[in-house]
Amino acid sequence: MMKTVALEGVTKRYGSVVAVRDLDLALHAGETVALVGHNGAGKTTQIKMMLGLARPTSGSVRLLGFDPSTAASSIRAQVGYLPESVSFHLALTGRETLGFYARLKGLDSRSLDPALAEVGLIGAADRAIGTYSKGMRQRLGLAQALLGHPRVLILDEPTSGLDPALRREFYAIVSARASEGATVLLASHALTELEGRAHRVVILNQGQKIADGTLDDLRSAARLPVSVRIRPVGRFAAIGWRRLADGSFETEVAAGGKLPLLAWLLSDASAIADLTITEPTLDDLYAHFLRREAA
Ligand SMILES: Nc1ncnc2c1ncn2[C@@H]1O[C@H](COP(=O)(O)OP(=O)(O)OP(=O)(O)O)[C@@H](O)[C@H]1O
Repeated sequence: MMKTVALEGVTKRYGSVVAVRDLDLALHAGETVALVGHNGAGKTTQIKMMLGLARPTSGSVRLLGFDPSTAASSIRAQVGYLPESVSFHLALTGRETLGFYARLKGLDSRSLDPALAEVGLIGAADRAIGTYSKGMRQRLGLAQALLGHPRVLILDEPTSGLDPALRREFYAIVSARASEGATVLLASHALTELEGRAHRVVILNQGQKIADGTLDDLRSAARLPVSVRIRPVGRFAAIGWRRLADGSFETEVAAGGKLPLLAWLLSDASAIADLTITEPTLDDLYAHFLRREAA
């Protein structure tokens, strides 16, 4: 996979505050990476360095092989960026606003309709943004980031304030771009919705990377227990199982004990009406890595 963004040994200080500390991170074409961390963990600082809006105090940042703070505008135009809070001029229409961004990127007005159509705003393109709902404004923000088919898409808290249907649409658009080969970086606090949507998860804490891998990688590194729930056909009595209000039973088993437990349960499958296995969620993993760091 081709590397599109690379940070090597990057530290960024603001006076005595170390916002990012000795960070190595590589992003590749076609990959969707979730960047997660508490408020103040260093996500925005990292994004600013990728965009060339801030320079590292030490270390190197490369965007498509160039230093983003000095690269030609044609290189910087290869990045689409949706900031955490987008504000537009309310008296301008969606099309006028997008036209402004297109000119900044050196694109002509033929790029507007495809971007408006991609986010479902063609019908409202000639209305003033002051009449748009929050979801429509967010979609316009996304259209602005998608303009010109950038090779890298950086989206900061992109779905905050969107309803579940709009979130699904949003991720469908972004995932189509990743399938076409774009690198997608999603900075977010909304961990649950990133499951199954990001190929890789990077967890930041106090400016440092404390985990980086697929959800499966993080699960095997964390070795958190798996929860197993069964609904027995008749009577069920076994040590270490909790009886729940609905008559089902639940237990936690260490990651390595899951298959032996299932083999034991299924040795008499007729005694079980239903079985559910719940793997640790991204929320659980995030909490685990932060606890481990604090310890
Ligand atoms: N321009 C600046 N001057 C001084 N300190 C700064 C500046 N920008 C960021 N910081 C500090 O650097 C640290 C990292 O901030 P950053 O905004 O990168 O975190 P974040 O993970 O994006 O947080 P959030 O989720 O709240 O947006 C914080 O302690 C912040 O106060």
